Amino acid sequence: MAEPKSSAFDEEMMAIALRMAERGLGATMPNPSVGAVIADETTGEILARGVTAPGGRPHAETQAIAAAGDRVRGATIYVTLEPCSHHGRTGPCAEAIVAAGLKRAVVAIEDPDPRVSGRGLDKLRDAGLEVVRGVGAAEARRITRGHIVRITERRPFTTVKLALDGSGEIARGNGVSPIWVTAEMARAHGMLLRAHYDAILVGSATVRDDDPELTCRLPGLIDRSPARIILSRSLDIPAGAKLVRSASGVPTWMMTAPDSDPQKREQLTSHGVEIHDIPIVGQSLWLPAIMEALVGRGVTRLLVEGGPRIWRSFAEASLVDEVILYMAGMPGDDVAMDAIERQLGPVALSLVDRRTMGGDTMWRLHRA
Ligand SMILES: NC(=O)C1=CN([C@@H]2O[C@H](COP(=O)(O)OP(=O)(O)OC[C@H]3O[C@@H](n4cnc5c(N)ncnc54)[C@H](OP(=O)(O)O)[C@@H]3O)[C@@H](O)[C@H]2O)C=CC1
Ligand SMILES: Nc1c(N[C@@H]2O[C@H](COP(=O)(O)O)[C@@H](O)[C@H]2O)[nH]c(=O)[nH]c1=O
Ligand SMILES: [Zn+2]
Repeated sequence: MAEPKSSAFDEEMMAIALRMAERGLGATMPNPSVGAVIADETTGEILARGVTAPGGRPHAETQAIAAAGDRVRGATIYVTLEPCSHHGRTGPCAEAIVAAGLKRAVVAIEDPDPRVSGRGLDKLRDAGLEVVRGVGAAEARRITRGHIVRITERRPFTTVKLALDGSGEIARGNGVSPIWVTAEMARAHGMLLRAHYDAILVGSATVRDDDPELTCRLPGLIDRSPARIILSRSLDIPAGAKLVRSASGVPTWMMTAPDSDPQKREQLTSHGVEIHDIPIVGQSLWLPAIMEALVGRGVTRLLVEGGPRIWRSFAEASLVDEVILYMAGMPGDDVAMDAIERQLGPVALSLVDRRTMGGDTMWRLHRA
């Protein structure tokens, strides 16, 4: 049977659901951020909206249904990801949609989670709803990428962020703080970026040189700070490092060798740092094991802030999905691409965005 058609109104409603899902990125791990809109197609009225709650529950659909009240009967629901069909901590959304009396469901993409994977749509069709798939699919795939790669590749979606001076180099931190190469606007943008990730990762040398906080210190966004991950075989990290001292407030995970100093481990644990043992392969902590540990903790989106040794390791392991480069001044694209290649080594990337930020420039590139 041919699939029912979508309309321009469907596209418009799905665009709203997608924007809502995007705003929730970084707040819903281990779940994807999903947006839902319930609308009356005959009047063109939006009856309710919902987005996955912080922490991943309740789901978008059940919240939208509750908010729509009695008018939900006979209406259409727009969802960025196939409604779930499995019994988790709450009942399946597909059943809630049927029970609420919705007549039509427009869904952007199917959920690759093997517990769902088409069964949510089947439940809706079996109950007599008209189901339309594929509206806004490309954008939904982009927004849901973290969930998709976590399920299908057992790793988080990974963005490498670099801040370089006008000649494409880093400035090494002085042991107390970073040396800023970009100005206020680009730095604020970089901090906002953190809010959309579940976790942020740095190497031990960055902790020693920069003593970073790695939080989202923008007005109203401190609670959106991601978990912080440090890679250090030997735990050669100053006991007074800000990341360690603040570990009871913001989750902080140390990836280290199984035989690292027991006393140092004890000290870190007493501050609230969570220790993960990672095998050593070729002198370094083995990135696939780190990916597995992150997947186990529910991480769907990872921001790799550095430094250069870490960037290069991720590139060599083909773990870079996206690069965000901030560079001082307004150099051309060719200068930016050369700088990325010098820092990361050869990576196949395609340019998706370039923006001027005050006196600096930002580029966004995706895995080609
Ligand atoms: N401009 C920018 O965007 C940024 C600049 N920086 C700057 O970069 C400098 C630090 O960079 P860099 O010296 O390259 O060091 P990194 O910060 O990249 O840390 C590298 C260290 O991490 C540990 N490590 C463990 N496993 C791995 C692995 N699989 N791959 C790579 N490293 C691993 C190793 O130390 P161990 O022996 O402990 O395991 C290694 O020496 C700082 O001075 C900082 O100021 C930092 C971040 C961003
Ligand atoms: N130097 C540099 C950046 N450096 C990054 O910021 C980290 C410090 O973060 P925080 O302690 O939270 O302020 C530092 O360790 C490194 O990852 N970022 C930028 O946008 N522009 C810059 O010029
Ligand atoms: Zn659900």
